[in-house]
Amino acid sequence: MTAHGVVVAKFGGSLLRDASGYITAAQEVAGLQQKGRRVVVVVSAMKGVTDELIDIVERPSGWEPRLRRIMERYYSAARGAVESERELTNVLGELSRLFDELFKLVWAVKVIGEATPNARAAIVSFGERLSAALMAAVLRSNGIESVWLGGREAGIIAEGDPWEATVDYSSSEEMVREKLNPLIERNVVPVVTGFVAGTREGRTVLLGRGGSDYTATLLGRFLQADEVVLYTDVPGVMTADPRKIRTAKVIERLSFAEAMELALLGAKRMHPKTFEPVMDTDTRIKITMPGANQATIVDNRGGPPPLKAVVVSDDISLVTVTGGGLVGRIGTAAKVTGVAAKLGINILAIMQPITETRISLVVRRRYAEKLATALSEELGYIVSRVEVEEASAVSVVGDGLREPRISSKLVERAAGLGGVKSILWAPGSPILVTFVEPEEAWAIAEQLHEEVVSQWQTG
Ligand SMILES: Nc1ncnc2c1ncn2[C@@H]1O[C@H](COP(=O)(O)OP(=O)(O)O)[C@@H](O)[C@H]1O
Ligand SMILES: N[C@@H](CC(=O)OP(=O)(O)O)C(=O)O
Repeated sequence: MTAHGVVVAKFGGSLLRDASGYITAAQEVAGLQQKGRRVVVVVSAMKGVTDELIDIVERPSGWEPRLRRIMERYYSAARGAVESERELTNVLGELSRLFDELFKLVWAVKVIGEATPNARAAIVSFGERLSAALMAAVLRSNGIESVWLGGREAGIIAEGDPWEATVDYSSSEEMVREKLNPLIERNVVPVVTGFVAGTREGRTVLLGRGGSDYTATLLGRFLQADEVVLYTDVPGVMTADPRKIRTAKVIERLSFAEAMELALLGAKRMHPKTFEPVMDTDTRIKITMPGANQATIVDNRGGPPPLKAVVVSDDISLVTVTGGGLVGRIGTAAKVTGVAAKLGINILAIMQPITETRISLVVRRRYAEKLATALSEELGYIVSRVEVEEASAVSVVGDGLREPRISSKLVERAAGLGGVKSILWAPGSPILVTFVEPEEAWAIAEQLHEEVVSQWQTG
C-alpha cells in the first residue's frame, strides 16, 4: 500500500538554531497540510550540535559542562516553541530521558578511555534524536498529530562503516513502507531523525556528514513521494557560495546530473549521495528556505541556462610524475595509480598528455607527501621526478558543458586568467575543472562566476 500525495520535508540544522526555527518548521508543515499534502518530516540536529558531540567523543575532557550546554539549548528551544503546557511537560521529560542515556554513554567512553566506532555513532546520533523529539512536540502543540522515530525505527537499515554506512535499499524500502505508511494514512506526521540509521541487529550507524539530506531522499524514494523539500537558510542552491561571492543567485532548475556534481563538490554541504535515491524516480527535489518565493527544483529534466554554478575546492594537491621511462610503456598508469591504491589514497582526477611524458594525480592535500614519497621509492626506475604542488580547484558545472562549443569557450576564458595551472574537461561531462594557485582561487572563481551569470542574460 502506498500513501498518495506524500511530501518529505527536511529541516536542516541551519534553520534549527533555536525555538524560532522549530516554530517556522511547524508553520511550514501546517501550510503543506493545508494544501492537502501528507507530510513526513526529517530533522537534523540543532546547528553546531553534531560538531560539538563529535568533539566531545574525541576529546572527552570537560564533557559534563559541555553536554549541559547542549541540554540547555534543547530545553530552551522547547520552552520557547512548545506552547501547550501538557506537551511541554511531556517533552521536557522525554528530552531529560534522552540526555540521561547520552550522559551514561559519554561517561562510559571517558571511563574506558576510548570509544568504539559504534559507540561514537550512537553518541553523535543524539543531536538528531533530541531534535526529532522536540519537533514532534512542537507539531502536536500546534494541533498536528505527530510521533518521532529514529532512523532505524523508521526502517532505514544500513551496514558497514558505522560513520558512513551503506543503506540496504531493498530491506529498507519494505521496512520504511511498513512503519510509515500506516501513520501517513492516519494523518499522523512521522518525524524521522536524519543522518541516523541502524544495522539489522539494531546497532546505531550514521550516513556520513550532511546525511539528513540523504535520509530525506531515501524516504522520498521508498514512499514514492511527489516531492522532497530540503528547507535550509538560503532560498536554494546558488550559482556560488553566497558567503564568498555576493552576486550569487538562486538557480531555478537543475538536472539530477548537475545536482549530483554539485553535491559531490560539496556545494551547500549537500551529502554526496543526496540525489542517488531519486535519480530513476518521478520524485522531484526542491531546495528552499521557509517563506521564500524562490527555490531550486531538481528533476530529470533540468533546464536552461547551460552553465549553472562555480564551486571552489581547497585542500587539494597535484602530484606529478615525469620521465622518459613513462613513454610507450604499457601498464605505467596502472603502476602509478596502484601505488595510491595500496596506500588507500583516493585519486580525485588523473591527467596525462598524449605523449605520456607525465602523469598528474589530484589528491587531498593531506595525502600528497606520503604519495609522492611512495611513488619515488616504488617507481624510481621509470620516473625521473616527482613533484607536489598545492592547488585549489575552481569547477564550473552545467549540462551545457557537454557541448564542445560551450566547453571550449569556457576553456578559452579560463586559460586567459592568471594563476590557472591546468584545465580538465572530459568529453560529455557537465563539469570543467581549473586547478589554480590557492591564493588566486576566489579571484578566479569570481571571474568564472561572472561568465556563468552573464550567459543567464544572453541565454
Ligand atoms: N552554492 C551554494 N548554494 C547555496 N548555499 C551555499 C552554497 N555554497 C555554500 N553555501 C552555504 O551553505 C549553507 C547551508 O548549508 P548547511 O548549513 O549544510 O545547510 P543545512 O543545515 O540546512 O543542511 C548556506 O547558509 C550557504 O551559506
Ligand atoms: N547533523 C548532521 C546531519 C546533517 O545533515 O545536518 P545538516 O542538515 O544541518 O547539514 C551533520 O551535521 O552532519
